[in-house]
Amino acid sequence: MADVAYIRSLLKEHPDFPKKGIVFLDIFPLFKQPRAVETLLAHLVHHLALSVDSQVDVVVGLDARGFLFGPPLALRLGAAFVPVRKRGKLPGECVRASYVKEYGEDIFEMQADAIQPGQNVVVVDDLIATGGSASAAAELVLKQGGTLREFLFLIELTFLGGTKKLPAPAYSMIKIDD
Ligand SMILES: O=P(O)(O)OC[C@H]1O[C@H](OP(=O)(O)OP(=O)(O)O)[C@H](O)[C@@H]1O
Ligand SMILES: Nc1ncnc2[nH]cnc12
Repeated sequence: MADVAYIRSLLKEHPDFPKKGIVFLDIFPLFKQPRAVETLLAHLVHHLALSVDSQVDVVVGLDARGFLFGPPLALRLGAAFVPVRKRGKLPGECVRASYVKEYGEDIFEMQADAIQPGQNVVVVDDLIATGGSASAAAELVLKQGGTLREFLFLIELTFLGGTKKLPAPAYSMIKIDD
């Protein structure tokens, strides 16, 4: 598809960042081109219209790059946006989950009243690698009684098998196979 090829052409690879052996895919070049951001948001909204048959109530975005896509996507869907943040950044009572990702480990938190039981939730992030981050976010949504409808990623590193760990269907606009 032309829009997928266009977005893919803007990604930049950085070998050995942030650690030796990791090939880091930088999404920030996309944001220099408003047309690229518009294209990917339209793509995700179109996909959701086909894949989720009910109103999305909440878009959950993961700290930090998921915050670039989550709020504009939520706005287009008429949904709430809820952040998952790395530990110690959110005030008030929080639920938390620890996780391991491609180049480290951390703890995710979500405010304890962020999601109401039964709400339809979509989780969005820029990239899925091992799936550790997205699985931890899922744990937080489920702890609050949310119904996980789908995970959305701009990029999936398929060779790391991250989507197999997830408790709901996943859609990735761009799949990187090696
Ligand atoms: O599938 P995984 O192996 O868990 O890796 C994917 C996660 O890693 C990156 O975030 P990072 O923690 O580097 O944070 P950032 O968005 O603050 O740069 C990326 O944005 C995903 O959230
Ligand atoms: N290879 C990678 N590039 C960019 N972000 C990442 N997050 C986890 N792995 C990544």
